Amino acid sequence: MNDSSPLIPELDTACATRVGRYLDTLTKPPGSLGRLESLAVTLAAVTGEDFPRVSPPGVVVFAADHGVAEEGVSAFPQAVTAQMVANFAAGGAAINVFARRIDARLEVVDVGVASDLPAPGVVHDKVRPGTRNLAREDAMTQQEAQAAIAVGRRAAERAIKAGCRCLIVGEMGIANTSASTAMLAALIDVPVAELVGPGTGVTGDALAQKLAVIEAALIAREADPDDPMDVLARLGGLEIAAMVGAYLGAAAKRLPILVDGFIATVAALTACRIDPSLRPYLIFGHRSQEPGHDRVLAALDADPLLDFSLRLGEGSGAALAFPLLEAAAAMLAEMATFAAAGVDNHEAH
Ligand SMILES: O=C(O)c1ccc[n+]([C@@H]2O[C@H](COP(=O)([O-])O)[C@@H](O)[C@H]2O)c1
Ligand SMILES: Cc1cc2nc[nH]c2cc1C
Repeated sequence: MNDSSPLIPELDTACATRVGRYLDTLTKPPGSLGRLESLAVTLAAVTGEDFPRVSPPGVVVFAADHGVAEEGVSAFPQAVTAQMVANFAAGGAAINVFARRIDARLEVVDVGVASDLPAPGVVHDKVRPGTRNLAREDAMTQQEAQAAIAVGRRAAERAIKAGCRCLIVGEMGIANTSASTAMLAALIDVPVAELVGPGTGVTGDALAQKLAVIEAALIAREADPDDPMDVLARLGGLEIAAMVGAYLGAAAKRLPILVDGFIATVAALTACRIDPSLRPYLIFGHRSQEPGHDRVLAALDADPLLDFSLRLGEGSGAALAFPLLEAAAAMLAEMATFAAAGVDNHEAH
């Protein structure tokens, strides 16, 4: 971590204890709202508020390209990254739809798209136009990875300044399942074959080729598994580094963070290796179809809210899970207590 990075505060355990007790005074059998109750306690511990608010949420989508796309590891061409950024700007992507449903502030950040298309409203904070091809050389220098982390921190700060109470972090980047799979194999020391998956829809011989490319890259790059910045720079991506920065920046300001799918969770694992005090600020939105997602969730001891067979990215699964956080906060703020409602509490007998 950079010396100037703000520290992540400890959880407010006193607030969590108070909220845990208060939950048992509400008109329901104790514990009957299950994980919604645990979520409420987590939100209290993270925010330090007895009645935490999670709305409005901020959604930040980081977009960038990957040099490794030239190895034929994706079902789609690299140009789709810039085309989807234009689609985000026009409001037509899945994340636009879901962000509107939850009244989110949506920001799209170009941290490293290889080509530019007109995309009004997109924040240009480009570190470089795509990473280098990690099959041939390090994807980024340490300085580029740090610069991309700083892009993420700035985006989190803008969301906080705009009044957002929760951060949903998404990504768009053709070939980024190759980069994130390589990073994960390095970080948890698991064979690539146990992690690799279809991404946008790679199957058959093309999937075997993707596996071979990632395996060879992992050997050639010699990333130090005990140095998350080294893994990030050699094997990662600009949008993955930006996600790391956004998580760290949001947690430093006590914002609950909803983590999206496979790539977002590999970024989360990387960020937790950089600063383990981040972990309790992360709430995991969903279990992606990408096979490596289970392994990275297990490495983080994470139990995601939804299991909806998604494999889109963009922050879509996290945005779909957000209403559960809203419900947890509303349960605390709006439910009547046994005393106020005149309902007999079995504990009184
Ligand atoms: O979030 C996920 O779990 C997820 C799983 C598979 C694919 N994606 C998205 O698909 C793109 C990467 O897939 P690929 O095949 O190009 O590596 C990238 O834009 C991601 O947002 C996302
Ligand atoms: C169309 C398309 C949309 C996406 N959104 C996130 N990743 C994506 C990949 C593709 C190919």
